[in-house]
Amino acid sequence: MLHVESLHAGYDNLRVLHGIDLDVPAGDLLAVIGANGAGKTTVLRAVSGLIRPSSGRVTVDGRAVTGLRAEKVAAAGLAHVPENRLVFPSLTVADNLALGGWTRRSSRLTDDRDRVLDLFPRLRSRLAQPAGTLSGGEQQMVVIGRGLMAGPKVLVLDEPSVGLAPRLVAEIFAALARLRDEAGLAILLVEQNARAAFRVADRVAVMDRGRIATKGTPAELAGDDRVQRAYLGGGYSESSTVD
Ligand SMILES: Nc1ncnc2c1ncn2[C@@H]1O[C@H](COP(=O)(O)OP(=O)(O)OP(=O)(O)O)[C@@H](O)[C@H]1O
Repeated sequence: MLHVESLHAGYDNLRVLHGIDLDVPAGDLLAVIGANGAGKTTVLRAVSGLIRPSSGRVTVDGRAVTGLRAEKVAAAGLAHVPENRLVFPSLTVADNLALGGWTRRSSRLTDDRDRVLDLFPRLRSRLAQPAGTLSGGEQQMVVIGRGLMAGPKVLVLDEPSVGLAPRLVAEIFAALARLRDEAGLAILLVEQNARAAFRVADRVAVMDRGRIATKGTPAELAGDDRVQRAYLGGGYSESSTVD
């Protein structure tokens, strides 16, 4: 569903990505982890059209979107949830969600919103509340919900867990698992919280200085001593429950 091949990108004279290859089929969640500055956010920006790749290829549902502007990539079926959790603070939760569906036929909006509220039930009682008064976790739910209102096939998220309590991280990641399993979305998740990412991901890619250093299933990578030490703090196993 999302296919990225030999992607090179950067900023002005700074070359950040040196040939990234990723594939995310429908109904699959790929987590990208890596040190600060490895280029994780840059991958998402280059995929979603916020920056223009210098070379490589990106397709969404078989359509080439390489180098297209973000609106065009969104129209091809990709929703990007950036890391800064930006809601429109003075607009209500309902209006924030509606803005995500502005390109959709109005007859679908009610159904789309119901699906978002089913996924994040705590937003239901807060529909009339200004989004700026929500907790950080609730704002993250609004931003993800806004992305979903466009009816995407591919969802890319940049560090949705930052600054959230473990219980909220679990709630948000459970919602991502449902979107993958029930709606069949292809999900590309950039995460600092490697332990949480390992628990939800089907596959994990580890980035290092603009390249994919290694990738595999969480079980495979958890068996790699370097990955355990650098990203999982040691002692991680699939049955670990503590963040
Ligand atoms: N707008 C920008 N202009 C110039 N350089 C940038 C810009 N954004 C990021 N960079 C640089 O690109 C490199 C990769 O940054 P990026 O944000 O992709 O890394 P990251 O892996 O997401 O890091 P983090 O985990 O800290 O968010 C860094 O060296 C960063 O300083």
